[in-house]
Amino acid sequence: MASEVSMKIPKIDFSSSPDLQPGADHWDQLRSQVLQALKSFGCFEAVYPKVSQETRQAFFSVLEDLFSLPVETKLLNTSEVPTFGYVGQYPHLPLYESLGISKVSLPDNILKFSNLMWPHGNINFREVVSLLVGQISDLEKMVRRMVMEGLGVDKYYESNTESIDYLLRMMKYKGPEKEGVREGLGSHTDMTMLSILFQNQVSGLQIQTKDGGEWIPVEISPNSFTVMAGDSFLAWSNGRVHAPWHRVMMEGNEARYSVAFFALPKGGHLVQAPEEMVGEEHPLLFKPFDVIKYLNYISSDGGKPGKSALKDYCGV
Ligand SMILES: O=C(O)CCC(=O)C(=O)O
Ligand SMILES: [Fe+2]
Repeated sequence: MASEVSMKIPKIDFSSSPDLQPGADHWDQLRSQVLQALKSFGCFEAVYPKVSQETRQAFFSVLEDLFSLPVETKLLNTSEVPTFGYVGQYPHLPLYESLGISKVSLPDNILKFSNLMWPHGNINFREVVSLLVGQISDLEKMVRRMVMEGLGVDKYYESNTESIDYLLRMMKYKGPEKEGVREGLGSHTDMTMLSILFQNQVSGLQIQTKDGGEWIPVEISPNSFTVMAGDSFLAWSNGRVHAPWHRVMMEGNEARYSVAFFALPKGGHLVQAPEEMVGEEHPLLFKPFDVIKYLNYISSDGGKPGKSALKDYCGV
């Protein structure tokens, strides 16, 4: 029977030191919390007020405008990987729509996207996205550096950073407007090193425990982000970091807007566990793989990634 008190994902507070540098007072303490959380849950709630409430609100209000655009306009947003562009109007996912901006750290790509969506561009959109991308990528870098340090392989941090592109995915889930709970997005793991997520006031994200026994609803505070590890970090750490299964379940009438900031290895780069991560007690789990090739393989297969898709693709 499910327990009465529902479980929570770990909560880690970065508010006293949002610009924390290695070696600073709180660094080591937070580093061990981060590593522990990503090993046992694959995710945690990060209290990170460096991104202000005003910025978040400005972003969610511009997202309402964005998703109100005609479908023909949203379809103009195409991409190298089909699911990085516009996704929506799927009969099996009737509540879900998303729009992505690849390599979002390049201001030119935000500009191109905003010119594609709005005939006269949208300076407000561009400003708020650039601000968010800067602030959230600081959090992503800090967390990834802490994990690598905690594993004793931070000498790879800089080169790993160079091998990553950031993808911004903006999502809208319609309320089902029917009795009961409906699937907004099916269960999956992310292909990222790390994913950083946040939402408007409507929740719906659920994370499965590592033993597969329970779905934990993610109820995070308005200053928080959900930080989650993906399959690339799992493979890179040779299984030390857990990449959790997660899904979105929707209820009621209200639409849910959410944002995912994905740290994703670049196309052409092979994700590979460093030699220090492999040994007698830790035999190599995955052969080196190119994430973009893998994602294209999954999309061309037309199916959803199965429980062992990455293992089938490049498992040792
Ligand atoms: O909407 C959310 O909170 C989660 C979205 C998600 O899991 C994804 O885009 O990979
Ligand atoms: Fe996801």
